[in-house]
Amino acid sequence: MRLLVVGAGATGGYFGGRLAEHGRDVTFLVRDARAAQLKKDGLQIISPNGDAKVTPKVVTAKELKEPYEAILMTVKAFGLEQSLEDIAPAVGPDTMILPTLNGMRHMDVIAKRFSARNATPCVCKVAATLDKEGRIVQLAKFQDLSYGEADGKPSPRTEALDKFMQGAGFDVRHSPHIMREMWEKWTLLSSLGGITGLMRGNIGEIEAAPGGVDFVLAFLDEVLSIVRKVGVAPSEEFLKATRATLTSKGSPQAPSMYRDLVQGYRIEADQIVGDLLKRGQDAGLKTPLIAAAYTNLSIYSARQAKA
Ligand SMILES: NC(=O)C1=CN([C@@H]2O[C@H](COP(=O)(O)OP(=O)(O)OC[C@H]3O[C@@H](n4cnc5c(N)ncnc54)[C@H](OP(=O)(O)O)[C@@H]3O)[C@@H](O)[C@H]2O)C=CC1
Ligand SMILES: CC(C)(CO)C(=O)C(=O)O
Repeated sequence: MRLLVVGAGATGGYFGGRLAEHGRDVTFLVRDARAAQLKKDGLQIISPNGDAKVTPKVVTAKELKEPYEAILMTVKAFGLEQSLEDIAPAVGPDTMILPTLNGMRHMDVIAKRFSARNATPCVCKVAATLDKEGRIVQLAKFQDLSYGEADGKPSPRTEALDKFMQGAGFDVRHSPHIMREMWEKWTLLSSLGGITGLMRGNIGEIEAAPGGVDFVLAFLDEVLSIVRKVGVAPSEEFLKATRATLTSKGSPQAPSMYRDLVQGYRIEADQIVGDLLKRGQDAGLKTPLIAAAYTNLSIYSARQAKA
């Protein structure tokens, strides 16, 4: 199997880098500046699970000629449309496009540009960022990719993918419940993103503030009201773990969207919070806390676009 990793940023660089480190056939599709940097310095991972440095295979869009079996799509939501145009020569009828993106909208965008068969469900859990030297810095030990066919049944192509992913230095799961897991991930992420974005603090800081825990649990209830109505209901096990994560004393946890916001970067508020809010509104639900978070994040985004 040959894997094309689109983008060598935090998630693409981390998982693609680990796969390359373990001898898998991985090629990174990058733009000119990142291509030059990778050729000069290699791809470097700084991680509590062990540092790594690889010299990856790199291509730019004009060099793509033929389909890959699998594509790990790791651009931010606002780079998705352009990157789908770029990868067109690399997409055949059976190519699995596995997104690390948060939210759900990208699945429709991929299906519309190519086909629903190409849009292969994937859930990515890692906390990573790029430093000033372009190195991938993993911020916590967890590192998990799950994938599967949307109907939950293993197929020859997902079996082959699983064989390719196993044993490459991170946790993987060929999941029979991948659609539920995608909705669970969005439940967690939209809550984390909305809560930390609106309150401008990490989970521990919000938990310690007066009214913090009540706010967090009320926000999560709004998210769940939408997910249960328009998506796939989460498992009880997930809910228990999520309530604990979101209210954990002293926890430094914050999502990648909050890290981007604090650093003044563009954020995925539309994909992570706005899209969920809209799906709820379309279903007749009122979710004032999510609406307030989206308004707040949209003000940041408008300022950021002008800057
Ligand atoms: N970071 C994290 O911890 C996690 C992030 N996620 C999600 O994963 C997704 C990706 O996030 P993340 O990896 O952090 O993002 P990054 O910004 O770190 O990386 C995205 C990379 O995509 C590249 N890129 C954009 N457009 C193209 C293109 N057309 N061709 C080639 N490369 C392109 C950018 O390269 P360039 O240098 O050229 O701009 C950039 O390096 C997001 O949806 C995020 O929410 C999910 C779980 C954890
Ligand atoms: C769930 C979490 C927080 C880690 O994977 C994430 O997806 C993010 O930071 O974007």
